[in-house]
Amino acid sequence: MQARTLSEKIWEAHRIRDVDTSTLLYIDRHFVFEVTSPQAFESLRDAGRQVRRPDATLAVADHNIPTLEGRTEMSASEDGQAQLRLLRENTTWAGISYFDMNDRRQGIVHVIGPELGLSLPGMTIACGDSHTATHGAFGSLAFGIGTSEVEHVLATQTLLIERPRTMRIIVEGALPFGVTAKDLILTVIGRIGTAGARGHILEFAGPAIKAMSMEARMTVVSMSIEAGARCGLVAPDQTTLEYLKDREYAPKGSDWDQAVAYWQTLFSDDDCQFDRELTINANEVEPTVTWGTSPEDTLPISGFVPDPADAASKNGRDAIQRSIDYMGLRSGQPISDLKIDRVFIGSCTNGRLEDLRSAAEVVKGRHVASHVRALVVPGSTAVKQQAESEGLDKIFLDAGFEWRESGCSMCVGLNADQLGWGERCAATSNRNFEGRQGAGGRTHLASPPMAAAAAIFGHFVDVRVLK
Ligand SMILES: CC(C)[C@H](C(=O)O)[C@@H](O)C(=O)O
Ligand code: SF4
Repeated sequence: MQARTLSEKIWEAHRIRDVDTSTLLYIDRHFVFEVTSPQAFESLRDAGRQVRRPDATLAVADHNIPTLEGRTEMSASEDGQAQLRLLRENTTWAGISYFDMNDRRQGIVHVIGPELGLSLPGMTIACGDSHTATHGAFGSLAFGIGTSEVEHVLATQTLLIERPRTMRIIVEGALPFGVTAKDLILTVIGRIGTAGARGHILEFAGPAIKAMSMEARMTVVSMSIEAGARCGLVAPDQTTLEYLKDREYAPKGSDWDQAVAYWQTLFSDDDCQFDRELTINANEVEPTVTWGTSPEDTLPISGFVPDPADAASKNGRDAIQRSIDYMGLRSGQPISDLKIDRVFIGSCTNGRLEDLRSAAEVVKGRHVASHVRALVVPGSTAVKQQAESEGLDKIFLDAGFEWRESGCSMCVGLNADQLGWGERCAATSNRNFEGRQGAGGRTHLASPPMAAAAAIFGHFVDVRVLK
């Protein structure tokens, strides 16, 4: 048989038929949440249709829920309340399992899918959210879709999708001490740009990826979307199996054995062809932060705010100037000099247990700078509980951090957790667009240890000199 890439194997296994340049794919798992589903359910009902496979669909409240203790639907914003009520009503109508904000299985959809063993190798997964790619860390094809496609998946359990091209990034070497998966993916995006993987399924491979935990792989893959990729993935291996074994919804007994036998066929064949390939050396990656308003605006911690004059084109000069103005910076300023007002540790990119552990390691025995307000928002209720059982909450609280209930929170500011106008935030999330964390807010993306260190010192510091 012809050599195939991992994504081609999964694609073929789910292909119902080709329609021009697109393919109708069967979808194994569909996740829905409050923001992008109300309209989809409404038009479904208007058309007199049912949900095709409620058993393969799962709903969770995550984006706009409050994060203060004792939260209820009524404590969400007005829009939030309506969306949460609709999600509750729609899932009851359709017979879909719904994890509401106080369910023990609740969390950011891209945290709980993997955590509960709902996102498995070889699957096709869809969700009305761009960071759905995250689930690809398990060797699945996970598509972020729009609301009209949510309706299509609800109605048919299929997705009509343009056949993407394939790209592979091989990460050679090993991440140096103090450098994380977040620094790697920020460096990749800094190098290839936010359009660097546009229209491609992006596979990450190589020794540095193999050496990563599942949580670190999820960090990398979640941000493949910021490089423009249609989705991202990593071939399943022993690390994947160990993570999934005995998870609540993972297959058990002989089903597990059968699944593992199939999963072991899921890799890119030796002599397969990718449309594009790129090699990155992990040894060269440094702690990295963003300075501007696009995830490609990255700098090593030793870097300086760029000068528009150095850009090759007028568009480039204008873009840098605009970012500098919005972010309140000066060209040539050391990135480590910026005064940080707020710190956000959380999100589907960096809100997992290992992220909280690595931040707590930096925070332990230290105190948040007096002018900084810092927030930790665990990616799921299970992450929160596990962190508490390890005493991480105490480390953060003793240091002056706020310790919240799980949700998307200040990653996107759809609830009350927002930056004030002009406030500068070190955030472990994935997007630094203008106003992303609240109108006029200024976001610098960083790893959990780097964000934690920024909270302590009130400006960015190189975590490597702290340890
Ligand atoms: C609200 C939702 C549709 C959005 C997305 O699609 O990604 C959000 O999760 C984000 O990260 O910007
Ligand atoms: S944590 Fe942020 S990036 Fe992830 S799904 Fe929520 S809003 Fe989107």
